[in-house]
Amino acid sequence: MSKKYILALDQGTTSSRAIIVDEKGTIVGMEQQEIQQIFPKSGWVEHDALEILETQLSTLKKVIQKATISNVDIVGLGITNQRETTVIWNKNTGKPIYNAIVWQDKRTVAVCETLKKEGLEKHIKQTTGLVVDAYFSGTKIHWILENVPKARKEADKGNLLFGTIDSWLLWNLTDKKVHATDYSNASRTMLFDIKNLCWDDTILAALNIPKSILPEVKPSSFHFGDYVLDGHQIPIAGIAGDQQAALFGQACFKKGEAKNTYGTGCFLLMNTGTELQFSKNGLLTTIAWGIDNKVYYALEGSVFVAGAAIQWLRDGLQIIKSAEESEAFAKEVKGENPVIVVPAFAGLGAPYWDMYARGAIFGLTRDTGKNHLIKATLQSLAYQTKDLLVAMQNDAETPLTSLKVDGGASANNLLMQFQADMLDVVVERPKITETTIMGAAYLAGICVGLWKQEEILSHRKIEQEFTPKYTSEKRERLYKKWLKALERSKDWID
Ligand SMILES: Nc1ncnc2c1ncn2[C@@H]1O[C@H](COP(=O)(O)OP(=O)(O)O)[C@@H](O)[C@H]1O
Ligand SMILES: O=P(O)(O)OC[C@H](O)CO
Repeated sequence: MSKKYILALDQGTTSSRAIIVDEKGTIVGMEQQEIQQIFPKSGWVEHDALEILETQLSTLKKVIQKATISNVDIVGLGITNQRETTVIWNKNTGKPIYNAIVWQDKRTVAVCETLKKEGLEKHIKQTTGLVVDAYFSGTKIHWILENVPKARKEADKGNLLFGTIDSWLLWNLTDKKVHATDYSNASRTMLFDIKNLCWDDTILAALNIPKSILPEVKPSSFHFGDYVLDGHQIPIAGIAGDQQAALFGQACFKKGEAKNTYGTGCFLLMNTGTELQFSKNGLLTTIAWGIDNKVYYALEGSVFVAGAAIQWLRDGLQIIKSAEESEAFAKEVKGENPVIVVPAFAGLGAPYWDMYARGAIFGLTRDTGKNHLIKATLQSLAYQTKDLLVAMQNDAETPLTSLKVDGGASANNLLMQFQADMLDVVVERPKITETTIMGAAYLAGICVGLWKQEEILSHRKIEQEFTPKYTSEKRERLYKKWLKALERSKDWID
């Protein structure tokens, strides 16, 4: 009997990836292609939606070719994606009418202020679980419709479609042009009622967004449509936003289980079960996934700049040649680091939500060198995560005893040890840190009957545990310094 495989795609902020997973949950092939970052103005971040599609299709084809498997053995396809990033395209031509506006883009700050002035903050929080911020798709859609020539007219004629990256890929991959998304992605638009599972008319009216452009919303483990490859139909059977997919991939199936992903940004998510729970401490409430006719929720802390700060050391300051190198330089600083870097390059996300904060460096003296700066930048990832965990512990009923980690920067041992020291919890790094794309593979595999959800727990293996070593006096002293620095970076630009 021939083997069965799942194909999964991860369209991330910096790259498009594709993997093939076998029945045992082993990755047997992986392809990755970087995508171009476009910065047309200060605070603006865009991607070319056609490049996203091309790189994703090319990784998909290459991974199948290299794994030397037959298309007919691929029984399902899962998609995960950078969330909130907004594409609007013309359904007749299939062409985007503007570049994709990326989640990090801050051009819609003024629209957010208007929503607040109109008194919509409370309604938005209670309906969507989110805070009013330029981060989410809603104000980005509004911007495109208001600013791209003829966009409003075309939308009124019913010619335009909106999608987060999953919907853009799904529409293009399916012959029947399926226009849909899943609950986890919809919950990041700031337009979706996460309790009643429908688009919210009040917010749509406030942002002047016609319902006709929005996708249908489905569970995350669901047969969305088929991708036809050389005559063979592959069911697209799983879709989830990347952070929720990572929560699934880390098998955080029980209430109270949490993971932190160290990628471009940093995203701490805790499964809160099937009951809606709102944060009193600046975290977001979001949909984790929809499966088996149930919707699961999560509390989320989102930090905008994490691994991106390491990229800044590499590409901006050019004081390291690769992200990996940061560890060796940081190790050269013996003892406590007097320098603190607050990488609020795009304002501050959770739990502060300050769109006006900007990056800052503190504690410089005549003998400060590049190693101090590198170590401080790495440490800023751990401090920002501590801010999230403090907020989450204050919201949650049960304290967290361990943290599951993944994402590019989780490979950094110095950072992981400092993280355990600062949090005073054990940090658990799994063998497979590709949990995001595995989450998408699992959602698809479960839908097509290849796996049962419980089986996934046995796929997960720990590679290394980092145990806290600091005294509480040291931990508190360092954290206090961080909070002092943070305060001074807030409310910086006008
Ligand atoms: N060894 C490392 N130490 C610190 N940061 C790292 C290391 N390896 C990768 N990174 C950072 O991790 C990020 C890439 O992680 P990844 O999970 O691929 O991100 P994304 O999914 O957001 O594209 C980059 O921003 C990079 O700077
Ligand atoms: O593509 P990533 O991994 O940086 O994730 C981006 C997040 O989904 C933004 O909310």
